[in-house]
Amino acid sequence: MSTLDSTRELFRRDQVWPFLAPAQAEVNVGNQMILYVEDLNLSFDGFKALNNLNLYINDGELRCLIGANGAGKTTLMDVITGKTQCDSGTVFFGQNHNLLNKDEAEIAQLGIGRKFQKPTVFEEQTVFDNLELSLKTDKRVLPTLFSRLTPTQIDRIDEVLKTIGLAKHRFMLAGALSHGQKQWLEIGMLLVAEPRLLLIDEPVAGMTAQETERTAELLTSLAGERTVIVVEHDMEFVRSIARTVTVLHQGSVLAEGTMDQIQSNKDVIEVYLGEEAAAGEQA
Ligand SMILES: Nc1ncnc2c1ncn2[C@@H]1O[C@H](COP(=O)(O)OP(=O)(O)OP(=O)(O)O)[C@@H](O)[C@H]1O
Repeated sequence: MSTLDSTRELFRRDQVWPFLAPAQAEVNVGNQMILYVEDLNLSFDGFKALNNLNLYINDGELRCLIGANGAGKTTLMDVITGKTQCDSGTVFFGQNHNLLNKDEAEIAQLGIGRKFQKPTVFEEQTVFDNLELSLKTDKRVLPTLFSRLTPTQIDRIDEVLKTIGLAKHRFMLAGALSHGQKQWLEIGMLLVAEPRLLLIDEPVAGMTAQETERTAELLTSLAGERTVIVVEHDMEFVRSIARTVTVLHQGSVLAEGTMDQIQSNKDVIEVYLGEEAAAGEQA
């Protein structure tokens, strides 16, 4: 065995020094709830982007968040993931993690993964390499330099490749994938880190009908073991995946329920018809 290989063996932390492997955070979901958002407020120059917002998400749920442009969906995701600080309120991950006193990296480390609308895969790398790069690893210089994938990590990547339907494309450059496949790869890049909660922003924008259908299957399959929150404007897609839909309006929850309940809700109809009328007047 070469010196480099022996040094690599030494740095295979999960086998040699298990205590150095990043600990999986305990999330207390004793009462079935994984995310609590209470009385959340955030103003930008006096404009209330979040206005006494309350949201409760059950562990393993697939929740869809809808709302017109400017309703506060992205701002809410930004606060949950530590990208933006709120003015007041409470955000807890399980009963034991106060997210408001954590930064973005700490929140990600707790097991909250976020996917933005635009795919940001490494186009010059293969599908497999993209997943490898996203594995939860020690970022210190020496372990990174000498680390090599362990059999467990390779199995994990293989499992994710199957889940996202890209097993046959593992050696393909990510840049050569279709738009939909890139979106799935990026979801896979979150999955290798084994998140408890996934926040996914407009996953089907720009997808073909077939890709949209496949994405619906993928997201549905991810829920249960994990919790998934999807922000989406495509109502047909929302109907195809959602059990519970939350409608945001002017920084607050306007309505919550099944898609049928939402579509027959008077307040929702008023807001959406109002938007349509305003758009019609502008046209
Ligand atoms: N950094 C900021 N500075 C000033 N205003 C902001 C900032 N971020 C968001 N806003 C405002 O807060 C409101 C909520 O925006 P947000 O992006 O959360 O809405 P959204 O529901 O995600 O809309 P969309 O569906 O268009 O993405 C909007 O009126 C937006 O202009």
